[in-house]
Amino acid sequence: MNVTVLQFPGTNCEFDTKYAFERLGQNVSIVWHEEEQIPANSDLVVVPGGFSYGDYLRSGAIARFSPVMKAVKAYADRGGYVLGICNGFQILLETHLLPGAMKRNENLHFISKHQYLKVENNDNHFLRKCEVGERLNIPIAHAEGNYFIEEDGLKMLYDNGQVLLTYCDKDGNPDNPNGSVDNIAGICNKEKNVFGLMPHPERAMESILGSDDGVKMLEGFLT
Ligand SMILES: NC(=O)CC[C@H](N)C(=O)O
Repeated sequence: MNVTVLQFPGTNCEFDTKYAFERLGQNVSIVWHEEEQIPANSDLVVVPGGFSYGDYLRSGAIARFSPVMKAVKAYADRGGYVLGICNGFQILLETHLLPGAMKRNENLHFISKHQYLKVENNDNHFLRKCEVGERLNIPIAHAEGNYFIEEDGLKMLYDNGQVLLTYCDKDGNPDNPNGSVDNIAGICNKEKNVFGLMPHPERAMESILGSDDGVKMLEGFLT
């Protein structure tokens, strides 16, 4: 599988993401945001985490205008798989490839810690290796992770099975580190080929580093 990882000024998770997919035996290329094309053989485009354009205005608000995002939009419109992790999720929201918006964390602090997530839906390419109700231990690290969507949009997310991951505690009870609507940590688009989540599966690839629960998440994309 050929994985394309984007890189913007301020991205800082591109090499972790590359490492994670290479560990799973995949070919990875990093593509600078000024490129107008993505490699024609891409099987998955990952918009990685970081602080694109220093998070000025709003996280992802400037990166959405990078030339490469036009190519990503065209690729997604053709049904290509796209995964946005943390700042990547923020960029996909700003690009309107995913519905909703991100606000500052409710406590206005940057939060960096391990967080349990509950799998809400595995009827999609991303989480197909996980069980519904399964708990995953995945790090979070963000200041703008307070996911918001208005009531009608939220209903549509549920109706279409687009709510993929919610925050929970170690016993599986609802948790909410950042104020997100309905504890939402990850969603997909209606067509189920564009995915976004605030937690970092690429930082949970080895149990010696705290968790390897990210492996089965990223493995969902393997063909
Ligand atoms: N880890 C990241 O991708 C950081 C996300 C984002 N820039 C924030 O702080 O909200």
